[in-house]
Amino acid sequence: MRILVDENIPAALEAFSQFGEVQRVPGRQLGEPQWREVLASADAIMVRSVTRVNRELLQGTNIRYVGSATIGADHLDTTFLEQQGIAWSTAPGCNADSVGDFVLSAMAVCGDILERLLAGGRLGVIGHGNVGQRLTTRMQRLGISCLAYDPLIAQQGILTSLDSVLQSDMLCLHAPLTRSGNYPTFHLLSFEQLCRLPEGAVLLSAGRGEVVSTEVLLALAEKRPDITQVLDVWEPEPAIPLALLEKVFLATPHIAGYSSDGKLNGTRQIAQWLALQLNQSFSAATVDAVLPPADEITLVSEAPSQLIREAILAIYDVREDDARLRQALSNLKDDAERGRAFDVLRKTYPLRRELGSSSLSLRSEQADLASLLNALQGRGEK
Ligand SMILES: NC(=O)C1=CN([C@@H]2O[C@H](COP(=O)(O)OP(=O)(O)OC[C@H]3O[C@@H](n4cnc5c(N)ncnc54)[C@H](O)[C@@H]3O)[C@@H](O)[C@H]2O)C=CC1
Ligand SMILES: O=C(O)C(=O)[C@H](O)COP(=O)(O)O
Repeated sequence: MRILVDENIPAALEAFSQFGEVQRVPGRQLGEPQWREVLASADAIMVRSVTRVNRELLQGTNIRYVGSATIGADHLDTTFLEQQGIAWSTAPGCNADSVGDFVLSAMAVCGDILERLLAGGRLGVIGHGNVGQRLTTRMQRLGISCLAYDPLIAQQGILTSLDSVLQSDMLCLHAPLTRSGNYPTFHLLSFEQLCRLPEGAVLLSAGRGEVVSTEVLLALAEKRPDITQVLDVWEPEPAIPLALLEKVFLATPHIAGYSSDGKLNGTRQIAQWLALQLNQSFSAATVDAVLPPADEITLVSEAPSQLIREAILAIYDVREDDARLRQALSNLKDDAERGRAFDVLRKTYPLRRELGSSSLSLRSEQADLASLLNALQGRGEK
């Protein structure tokens, strides 16, 4: 069996050579003519979000299995795949906690939003799937009040209307990109809706860029400069709009889900899925061995908000990703060059362990701080 694997999928050889011959391929370029022959010789293809898997890509090939080491599925034409009897899978939830860490890190550096939330402010989430739910569970355990909008889930608990969620001090977008059905998310939020955010709110977008148009975000920056914008996803990618980059407080190259743990979860999940399809066994041990041990860190803060800030920034400081993106794109006026620079940052992304798998300890064993740390790391009582 011949398996093509995107070069940004870690531990590809360890995972997929258990099933056959593996060839690494550049996901963004796979639709180009020079890859036709390679595609024609393949039985399976393991992609990430940058490869559009549709009729154009697969025609004339014998590919029977399509795995995507991502949560999102908007790059897969699943209707076409199912019509053709091609088995497919994504990796649900694989990097959901990584996105949660991204949100926490942004919370730690966007002015006093962390203190505002801890003092009775509200976190709002649009899209309450794996990312949204794990995030609100962690935040509620920190004592932060949360509301979520997700029209595809029965309204109970913290689920509410879109209008109510728009009253949040920090609004996080974690909806998938959909263009059909009763609740499509393409350009879901209008300028008028976002203008309802409270004074000094934070708007964070880490689902898909197309959920809010660039035009709306630019108009919002103009009309409501008090709103802090944090963008990990863009419309379009990879040649992101410079005019918007200049307006946002934190700008990152679609890496919210790029923890090493999250990426390896993705590899493991699609390898396990392929094994099931082929009726073979799969050993995850070789994949797990790729991850180096987390650093051991002792935290010294004694106040809750300081401890939260210290813990997350010791593990992941989103400002470093923001600085790398601005530096890489500075002076690049050409779209193609900007797109390449964006992709290089993603391809060369540094090792980043998740808060939940990090080895954090407290200098003083105060019970309230210990339970706060457990909550931050998503450990202990739910
Ligand atoms: N920035 C990044 O690096 C990453 C981005 N993502 C994106 O985040 C999205 C969400 O991830 P998960 O929560 O794990 O996916 P999920 O599939 O577990 O949950 C998505 C949720 O969004 C809800 N939803 C659908 N249409 C909606 C609408 N119109 N309004 C509000 N909610 C709606 C669904 O009902 C579902 O509960 C992914 O589809 C992906 O596009 C995921 C991982 C990393
Ligand atoms: O999992 C998802 O969905 C994501 O958005 C990915 O983390 C994005 O990474 P790439 O697939 O574009 O490398």
